[in-house]
Amino acid sequence: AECPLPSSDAKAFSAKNFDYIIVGANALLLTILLRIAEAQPHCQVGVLEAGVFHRDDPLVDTPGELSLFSTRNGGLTWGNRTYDWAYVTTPQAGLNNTVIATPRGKMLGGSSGLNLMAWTRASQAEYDAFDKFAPGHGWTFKDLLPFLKKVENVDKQSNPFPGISSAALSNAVQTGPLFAGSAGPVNVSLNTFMSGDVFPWVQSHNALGVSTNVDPEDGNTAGVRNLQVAVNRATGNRSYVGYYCESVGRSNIHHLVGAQVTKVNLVKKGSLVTATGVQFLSAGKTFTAKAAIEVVLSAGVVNSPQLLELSGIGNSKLLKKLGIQTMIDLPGVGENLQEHIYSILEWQLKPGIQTFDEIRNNATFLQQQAVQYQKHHDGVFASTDSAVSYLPLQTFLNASAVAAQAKAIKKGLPELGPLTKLQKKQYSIQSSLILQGVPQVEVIQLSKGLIVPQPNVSYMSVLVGHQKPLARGSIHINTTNATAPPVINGNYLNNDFDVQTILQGLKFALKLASTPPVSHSVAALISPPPGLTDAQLISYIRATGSTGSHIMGTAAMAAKSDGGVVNGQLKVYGTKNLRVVDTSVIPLQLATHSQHTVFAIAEKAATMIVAANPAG
Ligand SMILES: Cc1cc2nc3c(=O)[nH]c(=O)nc-3n(C[C@H](O)[C@H](O)[C@H](O)COP(=O)(O)OP(=O)(O)OC[C@H]3O[C@@H](n4cnc5c(N)ncnc54)[C@H](O)[C@@H]3O)c2cc1C
Repeated sequence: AECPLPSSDAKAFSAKNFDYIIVGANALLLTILLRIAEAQPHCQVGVLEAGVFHRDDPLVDTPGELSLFSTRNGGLTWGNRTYDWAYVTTPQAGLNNTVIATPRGKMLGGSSGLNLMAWTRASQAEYDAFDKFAPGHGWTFKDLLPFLKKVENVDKQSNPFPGISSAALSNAVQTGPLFAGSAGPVNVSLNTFMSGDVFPWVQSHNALGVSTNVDPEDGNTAGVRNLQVAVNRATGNRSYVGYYCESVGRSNIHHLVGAQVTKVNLVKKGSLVTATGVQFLSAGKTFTAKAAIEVVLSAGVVNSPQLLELSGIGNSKLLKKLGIQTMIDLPGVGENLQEHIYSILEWQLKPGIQTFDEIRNNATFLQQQAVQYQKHHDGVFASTDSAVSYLPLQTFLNASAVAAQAKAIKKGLPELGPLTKLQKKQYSIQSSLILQGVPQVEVIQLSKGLIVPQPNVSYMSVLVGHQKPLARGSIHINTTNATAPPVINGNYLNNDFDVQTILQGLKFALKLASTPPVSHSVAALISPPPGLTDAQLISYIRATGSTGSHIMGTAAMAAKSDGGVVNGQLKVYGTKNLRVVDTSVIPLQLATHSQHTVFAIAEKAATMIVAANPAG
């Protein structure tokens, strides 16, 4: 049955007495809503979302609409304010002073309704590193695994990429249930349409010593893999509002859409600050909503720090300048921004190799596929790109070069930002992750032309992304106007390590494309132009770089004395009952797409919230 539309009646919402209020209906936050409502049926839980539910909207639901955007002259949701907050950074010196688009989903389901649907985990060592920022609260891989599994329902078709022995495959089939969930609300699957350049690309990886990873969810992410996506194979749709649909029947859950929270209402009682509710805007009018037990911010990595500052929680110097009364002086708010930076490459393929470009080049194929999707919910329109590899530095550098790199990072960098203690700790961990062979670079193959595709030509594009940059940026308000965008400054590519890592990855991608068998499919390198020196390639990276929309860390879980914003229970320091549960709390960048991890964090947060308020 279809999920009903949520309410937009602000007056009725405002008149209720809530126990819990949740700000931002991102896909994962709804887990908390549901779990609290299940555990404490006598409690009233309200969630406010600035955007709306785009129900039955193919631009959100149909995977192909996004994965084909480049070939259909689109960018149909990204940058479109009906779906996207459409933020931008300040001019980034490391990227030739370009202003970088920073999309964030503005809808029920948050950025999970806008994203590329990749459904991946980080490696065991990276989750274990989480625990070092808030010891004793259960943030290791072992602790998180039940939550990672709980959120997903993995449709395990056997679609092994080349390079897997039958022994490895049968082992993975046996161990699969140890790592894959089968009852969660997010449907996870593998693509059913594979472009002609995918298998050769995987085999060229194998030829260069990068093996095929049969079960990349088991804590070891290195290698090339068939990418899991949050797509429901039965409907062929993006899977992102499962929690919402599960929760709508409950009488103690109340959703309000079209409501932008402008402030958390705080009162100082003794040494702690208590959140009593929120102020919000709906259709131009201001309302309040009261929460007796807790307020949970899940407004996302950009808006959660913004709301903290608007509410008087942040660096007192900044707040004072804007005339905001400081409720809690917490200089870490909005700092510690970490983001994946990608560089793009593109090759023209030889005639006869079928890619997503076929949709652009062949009207008959387009028509066939449209019918196929409508009737059977599969084919190109139910698909995204498949081949992704995660590569440690050891793929590009010899052991002594890797050791030298790790040592340099451990020593620290001149670019240390304001949270010196936190960064030193992070760099020390990053150094050890490098030595352990934890992937630093992601290579995504995109079977289509992205730059300037020509008619009747097929392309292979590749994104090379640095997963663990040393750069740290920030998000801060510069006005008390809650509807004005915050100032986002990533400091992207502000240091040599970040630039060199992308350079190494880019050169490896060039090598891959000239290695058989994929080299037999390639007609010509289009971008960057062939034959560039390292210095010229660096200029190319700076001129064409973009981000992965995986910003993390802007309200980090870390010790307060290090510049942390939330503790191991995700509670904001100095507050009695205000938590942040979204990508902002991740203390250190992960070499993965972020949504699966954040869903698991939300499931864990839900258990912590219920346990902390046993009477409800
Ligand atoms: C373009 C793009 C592509 C991505 N691709 C992938 C991918 O393929 N795989 C992957 O794993 N991850 C991907 N990500 C990242 C992933 O989607 C996010 O990590 C995940 O959605 C969680 O993000 P978040 O914590 O910032 O919250 P969001 O999901 O952004 O949710 C925040 C919610 O709060 C609402 N909100 C904000 N401010 C207010 C306010 N003041 N009042 C009320 N509501 C408010 C927003 O409208 C939104 O619904 C991508 C992200 C983007 C933007």
